[in-house]
Amino acid sequence: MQPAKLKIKICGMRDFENVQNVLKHKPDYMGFIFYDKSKRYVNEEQVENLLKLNFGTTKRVGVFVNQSPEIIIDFFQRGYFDLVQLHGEESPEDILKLKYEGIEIIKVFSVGEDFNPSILAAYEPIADYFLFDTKGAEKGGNGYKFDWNILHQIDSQKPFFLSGGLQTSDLKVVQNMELKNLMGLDYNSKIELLPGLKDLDEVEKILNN
Ligand SMILES: O=C(O)c1ccccc1NCC(=O)[C@H](O)[C@H](O)COP(=O)(O)O
Repeated sequence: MQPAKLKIKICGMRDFENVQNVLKHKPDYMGFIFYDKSKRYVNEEQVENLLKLNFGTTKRVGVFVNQSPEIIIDFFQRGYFDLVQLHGEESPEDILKLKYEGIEIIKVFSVGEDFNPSILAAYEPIADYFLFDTKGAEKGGNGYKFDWNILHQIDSQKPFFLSGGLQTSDLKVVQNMELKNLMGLDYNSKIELLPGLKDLDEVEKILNN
């Protein structure tokens, strides 16, 4: 059987023209960071402006870090994104509040030396997808990889995104690893010219593969 095509997420976007140009390559997902301590923070004015664009088949992911469910729901109802990525220590209870509003959830786990896969069990019934990122000094966008072999040991049925320092050239390596339930790859700082500004040559290489 032919393996399913990996979904591609381009994260940390905010510049109107850059978003327009990346959209020409039709990524499956585009991430916007609603976390004001990030170098890639997208403010409300920028988000409102981006509403003018036609995203076509590209789903907009709102990335939040320990934000209150009420604020996330308010932004969702304003049409700021299609699904949410929770990149902090959000509790299953808070995530359920978002599910009740019909919001699709990507729950992130930051993987370091101390990663304990038993944390996944509480989120398995409520998240739609998992995303495994590298644990580092920043909440996200650290720009380096974790040891992907740990993913072979995970006992979860959840489709997941792989993230953390991904470069264009990593696609083949990842495919050869045959990671069960891997649904997509998330690219960010390694394909940037500046924080929040993606290199269109790199985007083209990723999405034309
Ligand atoms: O990118 C950020 O600045 C960021 C800050 C705080 C929370 C999440 C953030 N990014 C979310 C992502 O999904 C990134 O793509 C992911 O962390 C991987 O980034 P990178 O290591 O730069 O490839």
